[in-house]
Amino acid sequence: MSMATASASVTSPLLQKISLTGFSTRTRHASKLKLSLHQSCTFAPFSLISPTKSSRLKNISSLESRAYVTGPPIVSESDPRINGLETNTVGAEPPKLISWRLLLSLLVQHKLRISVSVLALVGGTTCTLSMPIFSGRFFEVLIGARKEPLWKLLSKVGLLYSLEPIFTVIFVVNMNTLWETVMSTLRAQIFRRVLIQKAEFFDRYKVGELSGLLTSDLGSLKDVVSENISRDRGFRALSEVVGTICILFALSPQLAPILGLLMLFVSVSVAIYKRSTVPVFKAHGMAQASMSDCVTETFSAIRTVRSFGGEKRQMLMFGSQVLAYQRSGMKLGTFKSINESLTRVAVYISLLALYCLGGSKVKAGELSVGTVASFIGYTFTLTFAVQGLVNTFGDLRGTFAAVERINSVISGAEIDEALAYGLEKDIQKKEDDENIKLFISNGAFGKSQQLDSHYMSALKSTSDVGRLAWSGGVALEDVHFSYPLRPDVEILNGLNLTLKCGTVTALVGSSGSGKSTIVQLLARFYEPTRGRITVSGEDVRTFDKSEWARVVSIVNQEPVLFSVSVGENIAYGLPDDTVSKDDIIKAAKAANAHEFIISLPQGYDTLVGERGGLLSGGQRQRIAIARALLKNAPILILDEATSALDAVSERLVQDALNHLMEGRTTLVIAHRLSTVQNAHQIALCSNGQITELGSHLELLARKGQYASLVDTQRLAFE
Ligand SMILES: Nc1ncnc2c1ncn2[C@@H]1O[C@H](COP(=O)(O)OP(=O)(O)OP(=O)(O)O)[C@@H](O)[C@H]1O
Repeated sequence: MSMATASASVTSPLLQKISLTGFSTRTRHASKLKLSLHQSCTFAPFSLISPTKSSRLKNISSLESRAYVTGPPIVSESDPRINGLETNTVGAEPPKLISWRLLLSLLVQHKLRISVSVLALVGGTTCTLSMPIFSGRFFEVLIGARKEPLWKLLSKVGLLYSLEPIFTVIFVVNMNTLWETVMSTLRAQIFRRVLIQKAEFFDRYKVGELSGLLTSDLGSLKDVVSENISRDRGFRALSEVVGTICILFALSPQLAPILGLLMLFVSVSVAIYKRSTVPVFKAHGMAQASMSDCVTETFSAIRTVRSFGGEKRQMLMFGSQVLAYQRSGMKLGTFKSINESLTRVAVYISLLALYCLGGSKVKAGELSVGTVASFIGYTFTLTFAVQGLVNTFGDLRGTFAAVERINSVISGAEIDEALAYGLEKDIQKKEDDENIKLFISNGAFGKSQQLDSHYMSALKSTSDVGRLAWSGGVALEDVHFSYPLRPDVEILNGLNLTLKCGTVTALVGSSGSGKSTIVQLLARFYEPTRGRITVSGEDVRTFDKSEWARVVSIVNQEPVLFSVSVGENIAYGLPDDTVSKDDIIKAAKAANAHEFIISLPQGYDTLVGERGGLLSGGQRQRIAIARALLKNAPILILDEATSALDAVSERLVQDALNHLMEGRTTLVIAHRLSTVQNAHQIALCSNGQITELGSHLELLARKGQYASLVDTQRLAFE
C-alpha cells in the first residue's frame, strides 16, 4: 500500500487505539501528534466518517490523541472499548491492582472453606475459653464447695482437651489452604501483569525491585494469614480477647470492669513497648545481610581480589561487618530479655490485682473460690492474646506498605496491549493446562485483564503475518523514535530503510548512532513515536506481538540462555510446541553445535548454568543460532553476533550464521566492516537516519562516510 493511499484513508480505529494507549502518558508529544491527527482528519472528509466515528475522533482529539498512522480501516464498526476507555480513564486514577474488593472477590470463591474455618475458630476459641471455668470448678470440687462428681467433671475437661486441637487443625488447614490458593492466583496474575508491561517499564525498574514485589512484598501479604492463624495471633487472639472480656463480665460484673481494664491496659502497654523494639530486631537482620553481602562479593570476585592483593582490604571490611553484627546481637539480647521479663511483669501485675481484689471478695463471701481460680486462667489468656493482637496490627502496617508498593509500581504502568492480547489468546488455547489456569483472568481481576474479543477481531488473522513475512520485505517508513525515559532526545529522526525479502542488509554506523535501537523497533520492544514499520506493506501494529515474535529471530552478541539443559535451550525456539529430540539435534548440527554438545558430560541434558555461564561465548552463540534455526522465522536480526569471538569460534559461528541466513530477510549489525562486505546492501546509520545505502563497492566508490569508516578500520588493522 503506498503512503499516498494510506494517507488518504480514514484513520483506523484500531491504530488510533494503539497510538492512543501507547502514548497516553507522554504529553510532550502532544502537539506533534495532534498535528498528525489533524492531518489524518483533513485527509478523511467528514462526509465519509460515520457519526460514531466522527464522535470518536472528537473524543480522541479531546484526549490529545496521538493518532498518527493513516491507513484503510481495519475494523469497519465502532470499537466500544475505545469509547469506553476514553470516558472512563480520562483524569481518573488507575484502579489499584490489589484492592480490598479484589481480595474479597478472590475469597468468596472459597465460601465453603471460609464457613468451615469460621466454625472451627468459634469451636476452638470456645474450648480454650471454657478451660479456666472448668479449672475453677475443679478447685471447687476439690474443696467440697461443688457437688459434682469428679469423674464427670474430668470427662468434660477431657472432651475439651480433645476437641480444641481438632478444631485448631481444621481451622489452620482450611485457612492455610484457602490463603495459599488466593496468593498463588495473585502471584501468577501479578507476574503476568509485569510480563506484559511495555519495555520502558523494565528500563525504569531494576530486576531486584520487581522480584521483590513478587517475593517479599507478596510474602508480607501472605503472612497476614499464614502468620496469624496460630494461637495467640490474629484471628485466634482477637476472638480470645473478645471472648475473655465477655466471660469476665459474665462471671463477675463487679470485678470485670476493674480487672479487665487493668489487664488490658498492662498488656497493651507491654505489647506496644515490645513493638517499639522491632527496629532493633530488624537492624540485626540487616547487619547479617550486609555480612553475607560482603562474603558473596568477596568470593564471587575472588580473582579480582587476588590480582589486586585485596585480601587485607576484604578482611577489614568483613571484620567491621562482623563487629557490627556482634554489637547488634548484644543489643538484641538485652532487648529480648527485657521483652520477656515485661511479659511476665504484665501477668504478675494482673495476678496481684486479682489476688487483692478477688481475695477480699472471696473473704467477704461475694465471690466463689472457683471464679477467682477461673480469673487466674483468663489473666494468662488475655495477656498473651492482647500481645498477639498488637503484633498482628503492627505487622499489618508493613503489609499495607508492601501492597502500596506493588500498587504504585504496577497499577499506573501501561501494559503493552498488542502483547497482552496476543498472550491472552494463547493462554485461552491452553485452558486445560494446570499451570496455565492460574494465569487465566477471572472476574476478580476485572475487565482490564480479560480478552477483548472485539479488539482481537480487529487484528489481522494469525496466519497472515507468517505468509507476509516470507513473501515480502520489511520497511521502516519515516520512523522517528525517542526512548520513553529520554523523551527529549530523538534517536531516530525520519529514518527510511527497506529490508528486501530474502536478502541480507548490513547496518553500520558509529557507536550510538541508533543501530541497536532499530533492532529494538523491528523486534517491537518499542513502537516508533512517528512513522511506521511494515511487512509486505502491512503495518506491523496490526499484528499482536506474540504473532510478530514468531516471525522475528534475534541473535545477539551476548545471547541469553536459560539455566536449563542445552536441549531445552534449543527447544525454546518453539516454546509453545513439543519439540522432538531429532529436531533439536538437526538444528544443533546446522548450527555447528552438535559436536561440542555431545562432548559435554550429559550431552543434550547438560545444564548450562545461570545465563549459560557454564559454556564459552562461542558455544552459547551456537546454541542461540540452533534455537533460531529451530524457530525458523522469516526475519532474522543478527546484532553484533560474532564480534565477541576469537578467530576459530568466529569461523564456526559464521558458518552457522550463513546457514541460518539462507532465504531469510536478514539485518546484520556489525562493527567490523569486513564481516558485512558480502551483504546485498549496506545501510549507514548516522544522526538517526540512513545516510548512505548501497553495496560495499558502491559505497566505497561514493567516498562518503562508509568509505572513511572502512579506511579507519583498515588503518587500525594495519
Ligand atoms: N533504553 C534506553 N533508554 C534511553 N536511551 C537509550 C536506551 N538505549 C539506548 N539509548 C540511547 O540511544 C542512543 C543510540 O543507542 P544504540 O544502542 O541504538 O546505538 P548503537 O548504534 O547500537 O551503538 P553501539 O554500536 O555502540 O552499540 C544512544 O545515545 C543511547 O544512549
